[in-house]
Amino acid sequence: MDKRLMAFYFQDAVSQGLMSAGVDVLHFGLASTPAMFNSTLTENEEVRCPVDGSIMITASHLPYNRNGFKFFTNAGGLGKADIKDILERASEIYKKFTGEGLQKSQGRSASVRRVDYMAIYASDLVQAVRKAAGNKEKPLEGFHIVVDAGNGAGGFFVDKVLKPLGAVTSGSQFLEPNGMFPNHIPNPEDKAAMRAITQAVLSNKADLGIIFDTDVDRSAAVDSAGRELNRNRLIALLSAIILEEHPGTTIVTDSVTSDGLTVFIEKKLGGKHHRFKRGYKNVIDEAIRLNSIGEESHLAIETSGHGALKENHWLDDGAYLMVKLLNKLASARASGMEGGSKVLTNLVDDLQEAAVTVELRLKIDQNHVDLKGGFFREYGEAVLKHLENVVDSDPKLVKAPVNYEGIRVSGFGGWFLLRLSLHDPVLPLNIEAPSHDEAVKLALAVHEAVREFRALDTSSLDKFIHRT
Ligand SMILES: O=P(O)(O)OC[C@H]1O[C@H](O)[C@H](O)[C@@H](O)[C@@H]1O
Repeated sequence: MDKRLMAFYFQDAVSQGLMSAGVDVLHFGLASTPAMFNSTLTENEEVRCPVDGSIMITASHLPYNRNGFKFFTNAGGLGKADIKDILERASEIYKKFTGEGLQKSQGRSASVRRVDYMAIYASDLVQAVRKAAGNKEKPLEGFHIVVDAGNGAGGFFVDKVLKPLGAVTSGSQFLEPNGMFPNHIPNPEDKAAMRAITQAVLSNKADLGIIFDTDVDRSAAVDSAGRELNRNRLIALLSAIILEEHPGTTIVTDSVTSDGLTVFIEKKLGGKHHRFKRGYKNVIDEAIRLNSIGEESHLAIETSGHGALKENHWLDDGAYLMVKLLNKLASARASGMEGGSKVLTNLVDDLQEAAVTVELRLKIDQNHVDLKGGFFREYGEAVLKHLENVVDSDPKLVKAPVNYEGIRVSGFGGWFLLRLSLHDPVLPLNIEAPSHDEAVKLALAVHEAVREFRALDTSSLDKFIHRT
């Protein structure tokens, strides 16, 4: 679990439920989501691993007053259909629940035991870096690396990973778990969070900064010059590393990645960019599917900072992504190269980046009369269909020939993507363009097409268009 306010309460409730069904329970305490999944794979009899299943209690980067569960078996995280099934069963059990039943179930014999699993998981990460550096004990000696855990579960990375590898970690911040997240939202997609780690790198004159989200399945980095290595840049960097190891492999990404990234992966690195859908589970499942039909893929990664590698059992693991960067630093040092994180920055030098990059999130008012009592998804689909028709009749706009989500369009030297959010009643709009004027032209095209949909709040779009 992470350190949200209700975490212990949920841990107790879940443990009671499991034990009453005769299931033995291990408590890992404060842990990361990837470590929970990892425990379904680790062979270690002493701590009764691999476990049959694991549950992470977290609401990830969402606000402090939310919480939730992520379920894992050795086949990966449970998806929508399984979760629905669990909820239906839970509701059936709840309906039949009686005090007498509770007493009976409490009599069943099952155990609960506290295990420091994070120590096991972290030592695997340490071993991975040592191995990549030719079995050197302290391959990061001489590097100054600062970590920002945003008061989530990622603080272990300093004491249990970086220090044993020899790195100096002074200036690391917000390592203390605090369920109120008092410093910034723990999320590498959050601008304030990225500013905080950038500042920490610059003021400590560190070689590298690392930032995690609350439960450490998302991550990003900052180089010694304060350049953010997140979003498309992080994908480009990991693609460069993975394509050195596996020439020609397919990199699966989410839908909001840039055109520049495709050019970088395909023309510069000689790989294949498969731009799929948003959602880490979607990209991971797609990479697994490609492998199963004979198309080799070693990396599935999102602009959100979620990423999984074939070599790491397709575990969605922000800490492991950072291990890949550390390996690169360590092996460069071992081969006599100086220059700190420059070895990483140099890898993405040729990535073309748009001058203007925006994401606007257009809300659908679920109570608006235009929805006629229907679902926001249907309404959102209708908006997208209409936009598609408008684009088809506009010679200045070209629909992406291959696209798996929403409407992606090129024009005015840039592109836009309008799609339905995975979870919220929102249509996120991403625009990238060579200048503000061109970005506005793309925004206007969208505005023109969607303005008759009165349940759609276009105020952020208006604001963007009328900003001078
Ligand atoms: O569709 P959106 O609202 O942008 O949210 C999409 C995001 O949802 C969750 O946070 C998932 O963990 C991410 O993998 C995904 O990228």
